[in-house]
Amino acid sequence: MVRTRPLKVALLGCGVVGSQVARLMTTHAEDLAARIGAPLELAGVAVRRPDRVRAGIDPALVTTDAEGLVTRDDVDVVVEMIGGIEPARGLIEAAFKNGAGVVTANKALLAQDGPALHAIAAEHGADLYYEAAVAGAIPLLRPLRESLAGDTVNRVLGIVNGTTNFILDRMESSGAGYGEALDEATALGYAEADPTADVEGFDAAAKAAILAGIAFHTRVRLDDVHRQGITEVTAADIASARRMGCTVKLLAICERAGDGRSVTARVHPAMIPLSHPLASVKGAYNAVFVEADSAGQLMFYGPGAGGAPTASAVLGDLVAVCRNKLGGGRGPGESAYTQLPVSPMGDVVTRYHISLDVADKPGVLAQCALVFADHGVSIDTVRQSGKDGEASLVVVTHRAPDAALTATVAALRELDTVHDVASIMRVEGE
Ligand SMILES: NC(=O)C1=CN([C@@H]2O[C@H](COP(=O)(O)OP(=O)(O)OC[C@H]3O[C@@H](n4cnc5c(N)ncnc54)[C@H](O)[C@@H]3O)[C@@H](O)[C@H]2O)C=CC1
Ligand SMILES: N[C@@H](CC=O)C(=O)O
Ligand code: NA
Repeated sequence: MVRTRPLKVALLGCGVVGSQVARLMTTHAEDLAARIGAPLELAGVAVRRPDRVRAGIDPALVTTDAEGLVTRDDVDVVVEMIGGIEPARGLIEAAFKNGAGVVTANKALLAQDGPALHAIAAEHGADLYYEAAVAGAIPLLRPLRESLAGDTVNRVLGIVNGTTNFILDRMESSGAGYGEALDEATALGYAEADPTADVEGFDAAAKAAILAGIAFHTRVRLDDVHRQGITEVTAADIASARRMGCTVKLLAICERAGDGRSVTARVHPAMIPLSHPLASVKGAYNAVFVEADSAGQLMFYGPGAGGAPTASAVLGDLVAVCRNKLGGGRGPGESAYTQLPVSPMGDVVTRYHISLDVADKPGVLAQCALVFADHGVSIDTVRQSGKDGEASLVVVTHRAPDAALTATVAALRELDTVHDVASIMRVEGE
């Protein structure tokens, strides 16, 4: 039975995602009411630019006073779609203190202040849901938090940023330039307000921190995540990957390390074989593998960015928070009881693909090979091609600690015969 008194929703921000949340709340009103057991009503929409025409939104609901909106007595749920740290954080805190549940897609804020926000939510008996914050429309956080709560997750690996996947895909499939592909991703609503967050890997690192925290029941801060974006990936890297039967993807990898006594979290471009399922993830799609003791390997795949797909995840959370409100309970809070330390990147065991420009003379190959051997790094393959008295040397290593690989590259740079270390990329997924 649907009760007649509506649950009131304050929407903060009406941009790419917020406008889709408002639209779906209207067009799906009857179904949402039936699923929740009470109708939803927009209490107000806080915006920065009130003069803008917003199709389907009653102008009487539009306000620039977000603070006033979230502290209204009649607001049951606050949907924060502004992004960034402030004023989003202050508004969410005010909502909790007012007894409202919160739905947000704000990974930057959660990666920085998740534990504090969870604590305030718990203190006030309020819900904090954020499925849209990681991998857009894909149900991922709730499966980790709820469906896998009885299992032990050992690894989470995947593509969690739509913008960078879109750019790399365009560069590879249509030969588009980096800037052109980024402009296209921005126009399609995939990129963050400041796309540096996407291309420098901050967005994926924030998502990795959130994922690692939930998967391993611990706390991982943004600063704990090794981060490298895609700004240095060149067309030559992509072509070299192709020659090896690989493609280049920006990956987020969170793993248990040291016999399960610590964790690692990293975001960086990597070459993966074309036969790997992640290689066929195109455009702004995301895909995440979760490996757990009993469940084995699970794969989550779907749209990772964009207004309507992201709004789908937001609406799902909104329904959950409203159901909890009506039932008088709250959803799961933070689970960080394991308190596992985060190991440095140097401890991660990985493979490297290294392109060197070297002098084309006898003994150079042996000299370079010795540097690898001196650092305990075993070589898998070497490809050499000559050009104008110089040779291009492409070395792919076997698995070795990242610290050993970093030291190897530093020592190679010291050799007079090595003119340039043209590119270094990790190899994953084999
Ligand atoms: N666009 C996407 O594909 C996805 C976005 N997200 C997250 O969703 C959130 C919103 O992202 P978008 O909608 O893409 O951003 P957007 O930039 O399109 O929308 C944000 C809106 O908030 C408004 N705003 C800024 N300050 C405000 C204030 N003080 N009061 C009221 N409104 C204010 C801006 O004018 C803008 O219209 C961010 O946290 C983002 O990281 C998450 C997943 C996917
Ligand atoms: N900018 C983000 C949006 C979704 O989280 C991305 O491109 O993935
Ligand atoms: Na999601």
